[in-house]
Amino acid sequence: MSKYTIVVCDHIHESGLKILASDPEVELINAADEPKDQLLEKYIPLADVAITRSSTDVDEKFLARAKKMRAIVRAGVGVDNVDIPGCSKLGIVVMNVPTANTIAAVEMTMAHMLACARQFPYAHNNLKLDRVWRRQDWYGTELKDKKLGIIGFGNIGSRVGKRAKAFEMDVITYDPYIDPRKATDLDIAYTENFDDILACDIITIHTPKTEETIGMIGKEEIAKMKDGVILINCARGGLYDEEALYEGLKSGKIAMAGIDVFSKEPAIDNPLLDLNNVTVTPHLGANTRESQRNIAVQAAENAIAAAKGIAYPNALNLPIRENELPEFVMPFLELTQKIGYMSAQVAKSGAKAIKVIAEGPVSEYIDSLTTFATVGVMSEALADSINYVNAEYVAKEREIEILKETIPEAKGFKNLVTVKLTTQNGQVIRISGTVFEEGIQRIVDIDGYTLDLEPKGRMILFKNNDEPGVIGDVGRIIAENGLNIGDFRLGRDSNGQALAVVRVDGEIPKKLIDELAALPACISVKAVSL
Ligand SMILES: NC(=O)C1=CN([C@@H]2O[C@H](COP(=O)(O)OP(=O)(O)OC[C@H]3O[C@@H](n4cnc5c(N)ncnc54)[C@H](O)[C@@H]3O)[C@@H](O)[C@H]2O)C=CC1
Ligand SMILES: O=C(O)C(=O)COP(=O)(O)O
Repeated sequence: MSKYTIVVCDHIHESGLKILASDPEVELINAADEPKDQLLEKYIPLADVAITRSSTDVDEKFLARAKKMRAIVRAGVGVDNVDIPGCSKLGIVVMNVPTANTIAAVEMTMAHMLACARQFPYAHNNLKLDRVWRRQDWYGTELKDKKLGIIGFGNIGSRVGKRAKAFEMDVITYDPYIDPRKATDLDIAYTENFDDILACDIITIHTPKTEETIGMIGKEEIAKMKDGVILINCARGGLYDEEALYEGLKSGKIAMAGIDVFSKEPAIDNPLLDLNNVTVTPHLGANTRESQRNIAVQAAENAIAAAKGIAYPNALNLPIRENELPEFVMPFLELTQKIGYMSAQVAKSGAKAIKVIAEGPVSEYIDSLTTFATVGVMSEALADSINYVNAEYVAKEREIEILKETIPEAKGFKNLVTVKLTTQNGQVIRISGTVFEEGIQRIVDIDGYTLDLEPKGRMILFKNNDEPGVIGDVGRIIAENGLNIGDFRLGRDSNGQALAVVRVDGEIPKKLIDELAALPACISVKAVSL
């Protein structure tokens, strides 16, 4: 039995390693202690799935080696060092473990806040290293009644807010992407005016690192702050412009800064380390035993599920999040993929354009439907190398036009999905389907022929001039080729033509197709397998 190779790129807790090592279908390579060039050269090419932390950049160099990779599990929250579009192009699913280290990071933030307020490491060193007992040198400041500004009120920011309230601080947050009630329900003020944050006594940031948040606090913002402000960053290096931060600390404008993260890590040469008014830690926000144990277990379990293709929990670049979809949508997605696949088998020619038309409430999910249709169409030619992650990119690369139309009020069926495939040679195939209340999938129209067809199994699509005796001939030829007919559906149009869809029990030989094509009434004959 060939095994799935899971490469662990950074140190994770042994609880996760144990899970990986004990799965009989998994070959574990723990490369956490390998130099990064060795990791890339020797182990990444072998990996079906990689587990990473912030010390491994998933960049161009990494991806160039990821020849058989199908998923990356970031054992933590931040994915700013993962090239997600690059992964998507290669069909690699990117997953993170979003909440297992929340408390660790929250408590680290509080630790820095208190350490800054009381200059804790400096007083500590003065006594311990210098053996000096001068209490008059160490007047701190209290958190009580101070105004705390929180930038980013997600999992970590909101919990920092709760804890700050317990310290009787006056808390305000800036996060344009939340419902303000998330803050106000906790008796925390919400502002849309960033200057309100800059006016605080202490400021802490808890946003992801994105184009929008890099350098969110720079020279100008620091100039607007109170003299003697305290700044905390336990989120990502670079959210506070490090040069401006250095200048602010040096001049005394900023009294203290508590910094866990740096724009370049390891940060042993960072100029901030030369200052006497910073508390620094080497990116330890997530480093509690509890957090690392939980993360490692989740990362290992999710990596195994992804390697086996069972599930992709917390996937960041899949077009759907299954657990967020209403129940009725999933069968439509499956059906749309089948219709796409069927269209491509009927076409037997490269796609030029794929258009998805969704009618009824399901039209709200047009983007996901389109992805599934695209996967269906392209899997005819590309088999396993096409998936939900890279479908859009591969279509773009092949200059296939992807079109969408939504009709919120359906006329006939409650919901109807149609895939219209235009081929390079101008042929157009149009197939529609629906899902009935009981979850039953049906193809209801092929190129204008009304049918009631279960999208399953091996089928012969036989288009003919509607004349007597044809059905008998078709049945006879199929029987002569040793195949049983499981189902026979007929659609007729007003131009004297008919479409028969015959489901057969075994493989459809080419000889059978040739014999059917030779019947005088035959217009076209295609074999389809779903
Ligand atoms: N030091 C460490 O070891 C750790 C650091 N982190 C960092 O902390 C960050 C936050 O983590 P979580 O709270 O779990 O993430 P989250 O996704 O729950 O919260 C992030 C919040 O930032 C907000 N946000 C995004 N852009 C914003 C903007 N321009 N202005 C204001 N708010 C904005 C979002 O709306 C969201 O509410 C992570 O992205 C990661 O970089 C996380 C864990 C450990
Ligand atoms: O989860 C995060 O975003 C973190 O910053 C923690 O990073 P780490 O796993 O400790 O390298």
